[in-house]
Amino acid sequence: MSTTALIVAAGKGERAGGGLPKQYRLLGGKPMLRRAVQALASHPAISKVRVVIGSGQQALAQQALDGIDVGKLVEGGEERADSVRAGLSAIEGEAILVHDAARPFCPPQVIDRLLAPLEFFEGAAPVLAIGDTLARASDRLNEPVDRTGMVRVQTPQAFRLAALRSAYESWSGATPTDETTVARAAGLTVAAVEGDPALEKITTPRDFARAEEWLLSRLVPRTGIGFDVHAFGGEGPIMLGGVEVPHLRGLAGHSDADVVLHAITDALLGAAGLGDIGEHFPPSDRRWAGASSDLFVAHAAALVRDNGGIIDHIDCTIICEEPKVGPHRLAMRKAVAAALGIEEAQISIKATTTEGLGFTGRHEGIAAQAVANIRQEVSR
Ligand SMILES: Nc1ccn([C@@H]2O[C@H](COP(=O)(O)OP(=O)(O)OP(=O)(O)O)[C@@H](O)[C@H]2O)c(=O)n1
Ligand SMILES: C[C@](O)(CO)[C@H](O)COP(=O)(O)O
Repeated sequence: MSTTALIVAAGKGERAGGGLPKQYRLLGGKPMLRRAVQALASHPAISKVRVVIGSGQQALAQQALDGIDVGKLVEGGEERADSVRAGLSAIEGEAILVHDAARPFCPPQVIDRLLAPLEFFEGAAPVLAIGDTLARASDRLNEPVDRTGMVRVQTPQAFRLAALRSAYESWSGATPTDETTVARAAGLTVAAVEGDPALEKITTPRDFARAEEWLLSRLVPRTGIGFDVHAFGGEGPIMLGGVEVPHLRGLAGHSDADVVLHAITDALLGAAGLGDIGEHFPPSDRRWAGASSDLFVAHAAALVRDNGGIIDHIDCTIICEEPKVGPHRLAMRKAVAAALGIEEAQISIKATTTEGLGFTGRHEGIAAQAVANIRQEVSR
């Protein structure tokens, strides 16, 4: 069954405060909307993701979704149900998962649980049992509500697309709060599958704080190493750690031949398990001839963050007899920190000679070794 995910992100996020509509605010360094989309897009059963946004949110959405294919953004409406309706008329497929952008952490197992019943049911929704006493209240507590058989209904909610569309067409009640309400009113059968606490909706500032804490608790330390060598060739100056260092001889090779940035790029990619510099920036690709290596290291840092990572520390050793590195160390720390978007205190640059031994000892080139320590979300 071809399944499209429809993410509704056209709300104003008034209860969350914070200026920006909450779906565009960062959670663990990544916009909440991007997290919600990636969680669904990465599931093998989902072939397409479409996103419904609020009027005037085009630029924010494009920025948050940079590099992710979500087709044309759909404009939503005043209420959540209006946004869902707008989305329903813009998508195709046999099955649909309607999901709140405000629920950024969807475990893949929930999607498995939702799609399985669609063979027999017209819809399925994730639910959680209620563990607290329920009561009516104004400024004081009124009568308790029997919680037997009561559940909290989360999203994503899965439906056969044609069935949900016709349910919305026949809906004549007040604004529904979710799709199961519309589906049930149209007589559709909706399976209740086990939800997940990770799917809790982010509604208030406190929810943001809790989500940040939860993300931090899921980070595990990872280490990557990088090594690079470039031979002397041609005339100087040379680029080392993003700094132009005056030298009679230049360095030959890939891009601007900055061994320091190349080693750091590889260390970051290694820590995140994302291949190496040659894979991302092949030397055979003429676009990188003479390119500034800032580009590579910044790309690696962006990939680490996009995979839910935080860069903790970089340590790099430059191995050469010439030029003298000492006078440029601080400038290199500053340049590397700026390229990675972290503090200078998180960068260490050291240098050593090989006491005249080997190719560096023979003044044939420069080598650099780097170690990157990051913390990354466990599920990746
Ligand atoms: N007109 C609307 C209202 C809400 N939503 C989306 O529906 C989801 C659940 O809504 P809610 O948490 O209530 O978000 P907001 O409406 O943005 O929040 P608030 O009520 O605090 O303004 C969110 O992903 C929200 O962006 C939508 O697409 N269109
Ligand atoms: C769709 C929903 O998230 C299911 O629990 C919920 O009904 C949305 O309610 P809201 O008032 O629009 O936040």
